[in-house]
Amino acid sequence: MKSAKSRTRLNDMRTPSRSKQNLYQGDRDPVHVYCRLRPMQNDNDNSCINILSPTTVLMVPPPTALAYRNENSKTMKYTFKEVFPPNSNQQEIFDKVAYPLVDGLIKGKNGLLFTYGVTGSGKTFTMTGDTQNCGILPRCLNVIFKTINDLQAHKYIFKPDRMNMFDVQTEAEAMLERQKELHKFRSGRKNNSNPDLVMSNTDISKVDGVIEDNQYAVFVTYIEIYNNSVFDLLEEGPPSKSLSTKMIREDASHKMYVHNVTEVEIKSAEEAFETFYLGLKRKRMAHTNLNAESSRSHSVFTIRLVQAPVDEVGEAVIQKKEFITISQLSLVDLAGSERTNRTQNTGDRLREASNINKSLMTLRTCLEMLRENQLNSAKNKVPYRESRITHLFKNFFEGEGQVRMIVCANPRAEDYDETLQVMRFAEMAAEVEVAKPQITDIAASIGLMSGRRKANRLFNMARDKLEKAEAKDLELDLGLVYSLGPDFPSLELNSSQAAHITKELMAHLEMRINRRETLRRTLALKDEKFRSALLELQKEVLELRSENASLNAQLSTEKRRNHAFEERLTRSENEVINYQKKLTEMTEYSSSLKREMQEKDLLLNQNKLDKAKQKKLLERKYQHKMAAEHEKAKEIISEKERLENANEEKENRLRIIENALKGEKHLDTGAQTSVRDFTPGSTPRALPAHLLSPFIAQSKDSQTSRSRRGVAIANPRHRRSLSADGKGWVEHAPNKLVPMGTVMKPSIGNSKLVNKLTNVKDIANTKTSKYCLISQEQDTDGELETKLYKGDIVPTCGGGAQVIFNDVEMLKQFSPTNEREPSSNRTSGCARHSGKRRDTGCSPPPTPSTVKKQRVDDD
Ligand SMILES: Nc1ncnc2c1ncn2[C@@H]1O[C@H](COP(=O)(O)OP(=O)(O)OP(=O)(O)O)[C@@H](O)[C@H]1O
Repeated sequence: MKSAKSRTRLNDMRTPSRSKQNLYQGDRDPVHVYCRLRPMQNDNDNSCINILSPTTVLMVPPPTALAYRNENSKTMKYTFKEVFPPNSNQQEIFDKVAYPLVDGLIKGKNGLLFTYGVTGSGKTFTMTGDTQNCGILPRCLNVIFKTINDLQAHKYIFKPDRMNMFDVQTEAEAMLERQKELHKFRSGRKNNSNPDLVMSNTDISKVDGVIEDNQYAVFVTYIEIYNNSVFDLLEEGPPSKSLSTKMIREDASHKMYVHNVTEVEIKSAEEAFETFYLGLKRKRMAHTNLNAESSRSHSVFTIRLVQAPVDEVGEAVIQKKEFITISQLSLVDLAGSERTNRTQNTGDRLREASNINKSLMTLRTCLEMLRENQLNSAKNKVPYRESRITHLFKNFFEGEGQVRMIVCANPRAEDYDETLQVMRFAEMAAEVEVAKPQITDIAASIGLMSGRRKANRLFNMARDKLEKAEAKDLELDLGLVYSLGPDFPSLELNSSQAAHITKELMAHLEMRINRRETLRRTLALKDEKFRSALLELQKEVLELRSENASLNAQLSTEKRRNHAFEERLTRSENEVINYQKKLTEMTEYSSSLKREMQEKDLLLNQNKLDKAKQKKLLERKYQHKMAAEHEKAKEIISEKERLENANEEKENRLRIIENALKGEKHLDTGAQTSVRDFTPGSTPRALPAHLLSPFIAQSKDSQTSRSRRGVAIANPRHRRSLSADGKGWVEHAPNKLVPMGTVMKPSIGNSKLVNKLTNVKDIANTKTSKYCLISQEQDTDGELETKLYKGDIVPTCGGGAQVIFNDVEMLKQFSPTNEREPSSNRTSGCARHSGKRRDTGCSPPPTPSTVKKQRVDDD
């Protein structure tokens, strides 16, 4: 019923007619409402919003709109803190709307920023932005971290107490927690950052007036309100895990908070984006599970800045919970408002839409009631609890911080009816006032002087410098930090305590004067010391300068020498390069020559092989030919011998006949030889000498003709009959003879074989008259050579004997298959051998082992 009533009131709302004079009094601040128009998607779309001034827009109802019929096509004017035209950029929006909130946050004030509008009007774009145009949220984070960068407390110095407050931990406790976290990170945490949102450092401005004597820490929470339930988007666990609902509770100081929400301490803007994207992932995953859309929920990203003063030394945070200041900036992307009948939603979608509309309606009602209460000083109960979103931000509306709202509007005609509702709501919201937050300077309230941190830093720097080796000789007085003492006591004089305060003040001033005197004296002393030290130092500087000059001169000579060396080195290197080139060329040339040689060797070997083959072929052919020739020659010789014999026989017969005929004439000769006594081939020794004479003549002729034919004539002395002529022989063979096994082996019948001639009687006796020395040795070709040295034994007058050598027989054996060339000697031996074969009439075939006998006359 209440909602329906408020809706009626809202619909009746018009352009503010009330004077704003009674609003915005000193300690109150209105809700600042801005309007951002998004660009039209299509050029053909009709716009229903005209910008009249930087703060005013005119809504012109299109004929298709419901309002056109109901309100007689009235144009409506709406005024805002500022209107941002469609071409305004993200930086502009941030500077005008969000920057003051960030500034307030740093200074300890709370802030709340809503984006409100019809679906698709640019709320998320304004709040988050995209990769090219980052929105308010990333810009806020960048500015916060740029401002407090050097003033951040170590992680876990401030720790959420789960009841919307913070505890201060000691450095040791914080370190322990950091180590635990390090271990947790090592066991695997995924990176969810979107680096595209990290702005370049130069684009980020800094907030002025930050309290340098405080230490700061940033904590973020990210929640979603969907179907009037609160979900923690930073809840521990895998993204696929379904989110649990959270309760909204009131803390000890009556501030609303989400109980048990995950609050993450962030140390950099990048870390904050990482956390934000982790939440965004969770949100998408949760919506997929619920089959919902992100625009159907309100999302709240809250940045809490915790600050506390450092102690009087400027070293660590004061360990007192009550000295902590917590400020909070909540960035709320509201769900898109829309009329359910236009979208014709049913089922879950209808439930979502009604929940959205209900929560937005509650927001409207709350603001309306607040406005009424403020205007009429009434005490109507504001229904914050009717919706989670109003419940959560109750404190803001009751004076806990600055509230800003950006109304996003799509100027296209189709959205007119919804946009009109948004504009009316915005107009009403702008009339609500919230109390200005009061900031107390805690440090001042506890009597701490400003500049502690800086003094501490400078003191530490000075100490570090003094601890260096070169400052060892200086006199150190690190125990004393000069100061004129505590701040002045209260100067307010009131009647009752005036005397006491004056007394106190005098004592204080006297103490200060004394202290100043002491300080002056110390200063003068130190000044004196410092001057003398300075003089010393100047002297040293002069000495060092002259030393430096001489060193510089040395350096330049060294440089010149180096230069010369470098040049030589370069030349040598060039030479080396040239030699290397030559060497390479030579190596290449030699390897090409080697290749050529190898090729030639191959050719040569090939030729040799070919020649050897040809030679073998020729030899075989030659042997065949020779064998054939031999056969032929043998046949010719035997034919010739046969013919000669036949001829001789005929001649003999003819001679016999002739002699017979002659004998008949000379009967006195008496001696008759029968023709039958003669047998062909036999020597006609039985014939009478006169009959034999022609034969002898013939024989002589025949011998002549044979010698003419080159047949060797045996020396009668050398004949075998002579060599074994039955006279007494001494056969002297010093070594054991190698059996020759040939027919030519000399055989001496009546001989005495001796191995050693030791006894003279072996030779000097009446039975022996011949001496033969047999020796066997290898010739240079390795063939067996047997020599027989023969001689006559002649008795001497003293009773001894002498041997007169008169014949040498040499027997040589060689193999015709022996590859070595036979010596010329052997060749001649062969010729004689063949002649001998003819001479003896014995023509043995060539055998592998042929025996030759050669006679050498010693005379
Ligand atoms: N000022 C703008 N300039 C350029 N593009 C914009 C602007 N405003 C919105 N857009 C674009 O319009 C589309 C819808 O915007 P967005 O998602 O921010 O709407 P929304 O109001 O958040 O919608 P919902 O309520 O459904 O979440 C986005 O693609 C966004 O990039």
